[in-house]
Amino acid sequence: MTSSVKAVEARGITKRFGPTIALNGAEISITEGETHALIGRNGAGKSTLVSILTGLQRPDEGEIRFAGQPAPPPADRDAWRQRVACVYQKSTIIPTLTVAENLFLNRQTARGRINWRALRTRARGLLEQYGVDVDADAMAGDLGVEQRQLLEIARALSFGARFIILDEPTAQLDGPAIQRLFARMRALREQGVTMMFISHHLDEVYEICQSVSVFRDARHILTASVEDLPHDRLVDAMTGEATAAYEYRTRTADASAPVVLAARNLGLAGRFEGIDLAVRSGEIVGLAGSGSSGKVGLAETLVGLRKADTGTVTVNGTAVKGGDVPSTLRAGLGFVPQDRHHEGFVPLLSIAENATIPIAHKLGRFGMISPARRRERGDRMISQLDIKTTGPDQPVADLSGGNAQKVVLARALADDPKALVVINPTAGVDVKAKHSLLGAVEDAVDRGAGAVLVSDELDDLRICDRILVMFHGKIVKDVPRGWTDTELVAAMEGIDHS
Ligand SMILES: Nc1ncnc2c1ncn2[C@@H]1O[C@H](COP(=O)(O)OP(=O)(O)OP(=O)(O)O)[C@@H](O)[C@H]1O
Repeated sequence: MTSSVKAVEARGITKRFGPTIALNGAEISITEGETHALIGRNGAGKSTLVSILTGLQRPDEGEIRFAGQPAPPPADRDAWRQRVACVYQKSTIIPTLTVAENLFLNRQTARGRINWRALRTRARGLLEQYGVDVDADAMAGDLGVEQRQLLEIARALSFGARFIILDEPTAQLDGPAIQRLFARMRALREQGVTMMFISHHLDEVYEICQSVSVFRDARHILTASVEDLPHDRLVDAMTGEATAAYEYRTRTADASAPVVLAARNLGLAGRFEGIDLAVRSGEIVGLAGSGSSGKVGLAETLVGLRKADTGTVTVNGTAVKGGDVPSTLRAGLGFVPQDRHHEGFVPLLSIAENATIPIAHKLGRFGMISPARRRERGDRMISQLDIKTTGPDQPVADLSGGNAQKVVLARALADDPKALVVINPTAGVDVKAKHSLLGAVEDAVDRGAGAVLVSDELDDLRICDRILVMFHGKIVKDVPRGWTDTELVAAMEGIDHS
C-alpha cells in the first residue's frame, strides 16, 4: 500500500508572529497512503503548520510540495482544496445551512444559478459514496460532533483531496465514537488516502498511525515509524526531558465537611432527571458516562449555563437562580466550560485581564484594577500553569489552543472558589500540561474547595475521590477510589449497574 511518493513535503518552514517564532525551519514529509501523527507540546507550532499546509497562511520562508509538485499560488483556493483539506476541532460547517448546502459551499459552479434540487441529489450521492449516514436536508447545526466531522471528511474528499489533516479530531469524542472514527480512517487509508493526525493522546498515535513526527519549540525534532519508537522516547522527544507520570494525591474524606455544591431532584427534559448530589469541601467528585449520558448537560446546569426544568442547585449554602451564571459565580463557584471558544475567555483581552476578571474587586479599590497587580497575578498564573507566551499582556487569541485552555482554568481558580466545576479540563493539552492542570485542581481542593470533574479521560478521573457514573440521564453508580479501567468503562457503557 505505501509507496515512496511523498503526499506532502515541507522543508525549511519558518513563520513569525511579531516577536514569536511559531515555526523555525520546520519540516515534515509524509509518504502517500500513510497515516502520520504530528505531535508536540502546546505551542510547539502544530496549528501553524496546518494553516501553512492548507494554504491559509504563507510561511516567511520554506517550500511545500504535494505529490512532488510545488504548492499552488496562495490565491488559488480551489487548487489548494483539491490537494489538501483539514478537519478542525472548531467546525468550519455553517450551522444555519443544511448538510447539502454545506457540502457545496465554496464550490465553483460551471455556469449561472445554483440548482439546489440537483445539488441535494448530488449531496445524497456523495454522502452515500462516503458512507456518511446523515440526512442531506438536515440543518448542519443539529449534527453532533461525530457526524459533523464525517461531513467535513466527505466534503474534503469530494473536492478531490487525497491528503486530509485531522486536527485533534478525538478531543471531543467519547470512546465508542473514537473507535468509529478510527474504523473510518482505516477504510480511507485502504483507499489510498494520506492523513496527518494531530492528537495529544499518544495511545491513539500508536493505534492508528504508521509514522510520527515530533515538533518542539517551533522545530522538527524527529520522524520515525511508530513501531520503532517506544512510548517514553516519544514523550521525551516532545518535552525535551524525562517526564515522570502524574502523582495522584490521597485525601481522607471528611464526612463532616460542609457541602459546597448540591443538587436536589435536578432534571432537564431529554437530558437527565432526578439528580441528587452533594459535594463536600475537600473532595473531588467525578462525573463519568458516554456522550449521551447527560454528564455535560448536568454540569452545565450546575453552573447555570442551562436552566433546569425541575429541582434546585445550592452553591456554598446559597440556592442559586437557575440558568444564571452570574448568580452561581457570586455564590462562590468557578467553572471551566466545555466550549471554551464561546464561553471560556474573551479572545482580545490579555492573559492577565482574562485570568483576573473574577477578582477585579480584589485587585484594586472601587473596581479599579492596578495594572501592576494584574500583571503580577498574570505572571504568577503563567508560571503556575506553565503557559507558553510572550508575557501577561499577550492577547489570549494569539495563544495556542492548549495554552488558551490553561487561561480558562486560571480564570476559574482566580477567585479561590468554594465550588469548582470543570468539564474536560485536559482536552487539547499536552502530557506535561495535563499534570499542571490536574495539579491546579487538586491544589484548589486542598485549599478547601469542593470540585466536580467531568471528563472522558480515565486518567483525569483518577484524581477523584469518587465517581458518579451516569447512564441515559441518571446516576447509576457511585464508585469509590480504587476502580479499574474495565470496571469503570463497564459501568459507563451500562453493562454493570450492580
Ligand atoms: N496569530 C498569532 N499571533 C501571535 N502568535 C501566534 C499566532 N498564532 C500562533 N502564535 C504563536 O505561535 C506559537 C505556536 O502556536 P501553535 O498554535 O501553532 O501551537 P500548537 O502546537 O498548535 O499548540 P496546541 O497543542 O496548544 O494547539 C505559539 O507560541 C503561539 O502563541
